[in-house]
Amino acid sequence: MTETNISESKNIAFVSLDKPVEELADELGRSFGEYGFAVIENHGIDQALIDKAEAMSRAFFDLPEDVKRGYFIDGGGGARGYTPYRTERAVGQTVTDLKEFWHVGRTLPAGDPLEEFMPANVWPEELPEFREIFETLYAEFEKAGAKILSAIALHLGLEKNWFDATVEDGNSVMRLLHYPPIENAEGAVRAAPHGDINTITLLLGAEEAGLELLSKQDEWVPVSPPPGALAVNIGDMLARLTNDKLRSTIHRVRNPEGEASKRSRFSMPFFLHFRPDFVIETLPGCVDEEHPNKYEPLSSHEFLQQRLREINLTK
Ligand SMILES: O=C(O)CCC(=O)C(=O)O
Ligand SMILES: [Fe+2]
Repeated sequence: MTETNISESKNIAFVSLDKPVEELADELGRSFGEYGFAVIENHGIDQALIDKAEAMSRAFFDLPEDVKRGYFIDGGGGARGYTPYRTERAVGQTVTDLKEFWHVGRTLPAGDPLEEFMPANVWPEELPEFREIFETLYAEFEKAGAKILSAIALHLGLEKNWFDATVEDGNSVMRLLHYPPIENAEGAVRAAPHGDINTITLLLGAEEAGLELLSKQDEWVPVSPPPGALAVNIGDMLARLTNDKLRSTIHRVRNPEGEASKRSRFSMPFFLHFRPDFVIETLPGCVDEEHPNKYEPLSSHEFLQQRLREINLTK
């Protein structure tokens, strides 16, 4: 693998989501096919809300260690609440990542049959506004995600609203991430190379340098959205559905050097998921002689369980 190649990052799509999706579909599709990533601005998520969410995330991670650990759910697979520093380990890695995080899931009405797949949220009682801010942001991420998926649908030759039913009441998770200043890394990195498990990921906060994708040419390419823009990438579930026509690209967060290593980095990915009972079955339009079908049908829930076992979050 060679080191970063800045010129190549110019080919990652940079689009404005306030345009009609028909105009975005092929540019996004090209970028997702080649890089698995795109940068999206004017995504409709209010900057004032993003600012509040970022402030709230900082306030949470500033709480004393024992208070944060009080929100760790033992045996909960990291699905909700707090996951301590150095818990998650990427597939195939021997060391854990230099990060701590908090997960917010879908708030379901009491008695909803999907409760079996989606544990209830927990909320930090020290921060009374936390719940409202993140429930609002969750809904806004879903709206932006739906629009991106409709562009993807058009690119794949599907009806514009094809994905709507597949993600309705999906098991999506918003992750508040904190990478503390670097101390005693000893071979560990902020986020070791990995592919995301879900359908698509919408990431806020990547303007603080460090996120890199692994290109088809095996080069690490920085993904550098401007402040407030989203870095969006394809996850394994959508790659599987499309027989890898859309790439779930390996990416990482590298450790900073110099002054930046003394600073925390914060980011907020929204892992948009299919419904747990959606069966991921290769789209016929993504199979031909050159691209024989690689995948068996599998429910999104079963796929998720397999992958969580691999990353040390569930047994
Ligand atoms: O923090 C970032 O920029 C990326 C995080 C990431 O890739 C992940 O949590 O899956
Ligand atoms: Fe990721």
